[in-house]
Amino acid sequence: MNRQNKFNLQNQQQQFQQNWRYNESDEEGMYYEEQQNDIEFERQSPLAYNNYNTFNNQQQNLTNQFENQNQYDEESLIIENPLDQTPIQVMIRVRPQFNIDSQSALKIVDNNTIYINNNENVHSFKYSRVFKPSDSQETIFKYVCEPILQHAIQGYNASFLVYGQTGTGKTHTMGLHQNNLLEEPGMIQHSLKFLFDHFNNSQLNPEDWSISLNFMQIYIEEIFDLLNPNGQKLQIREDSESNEVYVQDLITVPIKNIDQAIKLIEAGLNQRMLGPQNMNQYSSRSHTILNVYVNQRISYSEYIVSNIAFVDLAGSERIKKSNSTGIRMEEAKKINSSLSALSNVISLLGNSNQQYIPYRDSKLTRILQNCLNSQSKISIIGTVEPSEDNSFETYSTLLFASRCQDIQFLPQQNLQNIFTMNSDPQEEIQNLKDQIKYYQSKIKKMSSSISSDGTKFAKQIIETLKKPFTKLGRNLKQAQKMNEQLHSQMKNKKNTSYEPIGLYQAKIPFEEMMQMISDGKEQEFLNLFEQTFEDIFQKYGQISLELEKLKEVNLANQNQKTDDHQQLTSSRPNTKLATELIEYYSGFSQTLLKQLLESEQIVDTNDRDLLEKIGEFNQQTQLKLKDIVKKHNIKELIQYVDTLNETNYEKIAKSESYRVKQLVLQLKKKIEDTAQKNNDKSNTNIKDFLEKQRLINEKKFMIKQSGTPLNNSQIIGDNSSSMSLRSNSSSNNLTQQQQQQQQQQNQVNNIPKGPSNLKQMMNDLNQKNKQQTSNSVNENQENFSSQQEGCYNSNNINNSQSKKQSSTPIHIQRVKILSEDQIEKNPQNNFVTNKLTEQNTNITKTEKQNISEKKIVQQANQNLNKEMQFDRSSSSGSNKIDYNTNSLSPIPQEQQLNSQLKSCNFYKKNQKYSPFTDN
Ligand SMILES: Nc1ncnc2c1ncn2[C@@H]1O[C@H](COP(=O)(O)OP(=O)(O)OP(=O)(O)O)[C@@H](O)[C@H]1O
Repeated sequence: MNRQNKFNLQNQQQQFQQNWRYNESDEEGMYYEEQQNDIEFERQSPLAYNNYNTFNNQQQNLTNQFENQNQYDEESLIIENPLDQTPIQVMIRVRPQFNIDSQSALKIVDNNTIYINNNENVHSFKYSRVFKPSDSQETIFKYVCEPILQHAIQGYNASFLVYGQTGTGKTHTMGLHQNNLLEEPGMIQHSLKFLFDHFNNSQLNPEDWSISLNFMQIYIEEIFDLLNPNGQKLQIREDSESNEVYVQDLITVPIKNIDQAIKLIEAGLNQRMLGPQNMNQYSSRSHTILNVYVNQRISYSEYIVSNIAFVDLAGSERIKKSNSTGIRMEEAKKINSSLSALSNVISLLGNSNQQYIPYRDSKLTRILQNCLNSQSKISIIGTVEPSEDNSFETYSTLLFASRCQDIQFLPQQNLQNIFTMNSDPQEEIQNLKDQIKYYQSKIKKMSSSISSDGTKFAKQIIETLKKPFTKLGRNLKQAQKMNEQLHSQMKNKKNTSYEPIGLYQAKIPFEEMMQMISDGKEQEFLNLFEQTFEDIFQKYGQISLELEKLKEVNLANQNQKTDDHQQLTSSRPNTKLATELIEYYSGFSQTLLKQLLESEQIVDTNDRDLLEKIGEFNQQTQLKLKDIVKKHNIKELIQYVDTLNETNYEKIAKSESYRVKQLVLQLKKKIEDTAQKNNDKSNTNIKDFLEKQRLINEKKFMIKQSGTPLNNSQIIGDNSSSMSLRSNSSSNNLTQQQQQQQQQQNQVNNIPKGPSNLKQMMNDLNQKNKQQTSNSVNENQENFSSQQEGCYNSNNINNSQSKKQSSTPIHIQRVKILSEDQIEKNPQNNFVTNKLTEQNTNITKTEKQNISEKKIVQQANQNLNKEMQFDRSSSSGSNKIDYNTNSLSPIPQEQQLNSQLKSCNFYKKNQKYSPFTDN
């Protein structure tokens, strides 16, 4: 194909892309509206099409060659150009062709370029990467996920999206094939493993990092929690202060290891909506989103949280192609319009003039808003299959991907501060004490890790140094041979009248030196070597002088022809001998010197990163080491490393922790000062404090009664209060009479003492108004009693936190993570707990579903019977949940759902929390 044709081809493709757009109003969903002119233009270029066949043959050979040449060992794969340089990576993955009767419409030209013959023209597309059918799941992970996860660990949000026609390998790429989660690990499994490996091997204390996940699907624009089998449709909310988007009541579960994650995902997949699509037997007709949250505490008051979203999008095929009618048609329309919204959002992200990004156009884009913005790393894989039967769909996937990749922005780190200053001295003291505890544990950990790292480092240096020593040993052997020859030569010439200061007698203790090397006594070797070396140099200097003298004498002889000419001439052989000796020793010493320099160079280059590592601990050490290395003073280096090995690391650890200790001292001082101040003003302060508490409690109680949702400042009260509360309107319908009584009760108590006091009041009220208040009061009571038992619902989490820690953590992120303790201490029969502790993973899907649903039903019934004490006669006997009902269909009794939710041991996204203060 000549250059002009290629050029035409590219031009056509560009024009086609520019004119391509999706017509949302069309009944068939997504299709491509080509402008008449462009169709004409493409048709008028038959040359390009004709040339394709010739080109095809030529390229076939090249491609085969390319495929053969590009066999590589994945283990030793070096990624020269990792895909983490730009915020959005758009890639194509071509799955193997299953239909052998069909021609291939695709040609992978190189790692970035793919051609498609869409039955009309041949189009060329370029992407960050084109993955071949032979590329493994590991390769995908290594190229796509690993670099982005490295960023996510540093606090960036990230999203991985797979887009494509049904059956092209989206689910396979993600690793979400039901019952095959372990056999066919994809991006999700590899990524989770990577994250756990990273943190388990990191310097962070286990309590300073956590990984949690939630799992949901969007089906016909409705959101379902895949980790909660009650089939409730969830709503998207936005935090008025932080503008953060979250799914209300979506369950986020902390996971300890990859096994737990797999169990949860497997359980979630069993809940997923699958449709018997023509294109694929288990076609996913919904978008599936797995959010992984990584929390890391980086100082006492700061942490970073990254949200990594794995999105398996629903199939993008045309409705006509999938022969959909009725509900399937409805599904397909919604899928297509949400995919269109996704494409719009992504393509607008890079437009710096674009103020408004239409996230609200679909639930998908709205949910992904946190990870699909200019602050995040985005990775999109378009999956395609080669056969020409699907060339239209493949072409549309390639266009979609192409449209997504033209954006540029820089992601930002999610650094958040969880604490604000407390105005109350008591709380301030508690806060400072907690800080001290935190830093003390850091010091302890730091000391031990630094000294062990120091030892490791010293060992590594010694190992590195051993290499040139071994070479030195070999050289010494050669030198020894030469020396022996020299000695015998010298012996033969002993009868000469002139002996240049008995140089040949210089003894080099080769045997001894080599022994030292093989015994690993580098230090002793160096001492001995230096001595010998000095000796040789000394002698070398003397010989040089002798030689000069002899030369002078010879010259004089030649010139003067004096009487003693004879005598001097007899010394000529000695001149020769001396020259030989000088050459030999200078050569020998130069060889040794070279070796020595080489060994230092090795230290300088190979261990630069080790030096850097040390530098992290202590800059002084680093400078000193670099200085020594620069001076090529191997002896000093070894000595220094030796001292580092033994005592210096302790010192470094101490000096590093000194800074922290100073901080602790300052904090202690601050505590004393604050305590002093507090003493001085104790009367007024305590009164103020209690009064504040009373007002806050009263306010909260009023809010509970009115059922009005609270904004953040209302929830937090003022910062002096550790109480935070979100009202639940369904559980707060006290009568006016009760409100009055409550207020009276408050006035009597005057100084409420927090939750237990409130609980008491509620009990009193409950007793007095038993007749009138039945369900609602009981529900309030249940809130308080469940709080005592350690159950966590939207109201009691914050109360229980406040009991444990009196400082006021204020957190803007809405992902709520439960500590392991909280899960273990409260083995409620809920879905997630069951899944996490499930022993037998081999039981079938239906058995699993039945078991988990049965348990939930039993628990819900128990809750209803024992805790809520429902008045069965008034609730017309419909409180029992029939576990035979479809788990995705809504359960009629809202109270039953509430009861189930309340018995769950995990946090939900609609709550305020601090991930590190719950124990
Ligand atoms: N790269 C690949 N290598 C081998 N087999 C693959 C590859 N990609 C997909 N497959 C196989 O092709 C079939 C269809 O793939 P998959 O279910 O992942 O498609 P999908 O795009 O997720 O479809 P849907 O939209 O219907 O969920 C599966 O049997 C899968 O194992």
